[in-house]
Amino acid sequence: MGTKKLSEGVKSEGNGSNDNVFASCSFSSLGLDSNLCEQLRERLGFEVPTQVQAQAIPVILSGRHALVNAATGTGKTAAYLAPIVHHLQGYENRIQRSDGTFALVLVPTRELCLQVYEILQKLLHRFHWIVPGYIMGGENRSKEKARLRKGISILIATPGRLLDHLKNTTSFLHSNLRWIIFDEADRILELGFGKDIEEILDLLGSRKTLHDDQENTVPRNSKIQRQNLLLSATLNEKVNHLAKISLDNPVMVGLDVKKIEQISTAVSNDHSESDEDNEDQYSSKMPIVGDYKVPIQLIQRYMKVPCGTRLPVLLSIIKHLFEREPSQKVVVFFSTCDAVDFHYSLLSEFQFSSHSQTEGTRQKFLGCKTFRLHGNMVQEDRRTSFQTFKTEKSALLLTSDVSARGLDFPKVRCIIQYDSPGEATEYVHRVGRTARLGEKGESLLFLQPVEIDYLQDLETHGVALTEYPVLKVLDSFPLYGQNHIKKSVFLDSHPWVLCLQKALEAFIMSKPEVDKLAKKAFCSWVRAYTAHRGELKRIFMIKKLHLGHVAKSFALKQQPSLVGQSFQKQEKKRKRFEKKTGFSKKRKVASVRERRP
Ligand SMILES: Nc1ncnc2c1ncn2[C@@H]1O[C@H](COP(=O)(O)OP(=O)(O)OP(=O)(O)O)[C@@H](O)[C@H]1O
Repeated sequence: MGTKKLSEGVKSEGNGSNDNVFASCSFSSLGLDSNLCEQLRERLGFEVPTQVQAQAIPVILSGRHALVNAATGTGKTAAYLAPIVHHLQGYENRIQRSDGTFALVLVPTRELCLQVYEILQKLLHRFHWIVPGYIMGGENRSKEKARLRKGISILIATPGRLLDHLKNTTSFLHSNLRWIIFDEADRILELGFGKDIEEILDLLGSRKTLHDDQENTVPRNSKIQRQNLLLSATLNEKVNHLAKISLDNPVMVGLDVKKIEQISTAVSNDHSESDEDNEDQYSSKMPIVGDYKVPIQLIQRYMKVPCGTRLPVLLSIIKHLFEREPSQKVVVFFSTCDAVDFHYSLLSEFQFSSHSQTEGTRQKFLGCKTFRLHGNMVQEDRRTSFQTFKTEKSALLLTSDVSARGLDFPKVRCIIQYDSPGEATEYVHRVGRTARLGEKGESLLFLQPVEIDYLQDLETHGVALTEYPVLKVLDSFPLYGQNHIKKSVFLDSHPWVLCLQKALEAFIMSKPEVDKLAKKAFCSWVRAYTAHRGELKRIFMIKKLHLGHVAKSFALKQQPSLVGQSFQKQEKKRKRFEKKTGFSKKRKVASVRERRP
């Protein structure tokens, strides 16, 4: 596979200030139609292109296949949508609905599907004959079938639902398909959709055989030249095989020379033609070292928190953030959907008085609006949370990794990773929900003392964190009416932490439904913790943890053995379910954290 680096005429990647996020050129100078440039300005408020747009748009306009790598929040979505709209609106014979689908955008989650669709709708405002549409899990299949029958010119889809329609919706016309875009390509593969993607490429006639030496990937039975694009802030070795089977002589945009060489070598050494166990084809045979691009203005910090004090520390930090700046948005990431549900219900109801138990009125510990978002919620609630949090000016979102990729929530100031993310890629995407497009932002990573080696793992990807002064924040809370409480150098003997933990445990005991959620969350948390893969297994070892302290972090007083029994039951049930449904190896790992991405 040949590669070419595009560097002419464009400045290097930004240093975080707005000056370096944006390029010193106009959209029209990149070759985009003037009406489209007006749409970008009027409907989206885009006056000038970002750096990645300035690099990628000319490449995509030229018809070349491309791999596009740029930091989170730098405008990759418009970088691929604008050239497609440019071409489609310019066809001499106006395209019609009956021509079917011309462009297909594959995304890993439903929320991202909706987000890309909304941007596309705005871009197409003046081009009413180009019809945007989406299909995704959780939606009504028959309605989708009807829309596909009528014709969708640019279709955004999640892989599972797309495959379903490709196999079962005969009226879905895609013989005119020209573009296939994999947005967050690495995540689609991580979620275990590798086989689905290959089947999709086969059904669309867009899969190259590994002997193919054609100049361009031309679909069988068609004269239309295909153009495929892979995009992510963390393009790594996982996309090698996908790049090999879907891209032809691609241009690498935004990848540094070292990575280009590594990816090219890895791809040309990839002789895995067999379909027998193609899950392995997406795993890291040749780890690609090199830095992930994190917005440079992002302040990244970690705090070392003993397991048994995690919950009061989390609540105190959130309280501190909203007291410091009442009008802001904060996102907290958890490893499982059950953990999101438990913390959501706890935070929504928990009342506290820092004065002695008899005096003082109890009030809600956190006054901010709180939302939750995860893959096991019913679709309608999912959609409402996503849309409402987007428009709120001040709010807290408790979420799983379903929000880690691509979601563009305006004005998020702080990302808290309460449960560590696992692979460095996920760290990068989670923190990427703040500090977007040159804006300021900070991130806080909770680590237990036994997990501290995770910092080294992040460092190998060029991600360096400094320590957060957590004790100083805890010392600032008034206790028993005194402004200055007796300080402690240890979190687990800090008076504020002890007092809050006691109140949390009493609260849980008084609320059977929250207690039930806490036990459930404990079980899934342990399961997720044991599901860490590869090198990370060495850092996140359940054996190193005291399960009594883990229980404490869910405000549970019960001995873990009591909770452990229901865990065993759930484990058996899960194994039976996986045996019956034939869940794949990779999906199994994803399913511990999320069932329906
Ligand atoms: N040229 C531009 N001018 C002003 N704002 C822009 C421009 N391009 C994109 N944006 C805005 O920047 C934000 C980030 O864009 P986008 O979501 O496409 O980033 P991304 O690179 O895809 O991020 P991620 O890697 O997290 O998916 C969005 O709010 C978008 O509206």
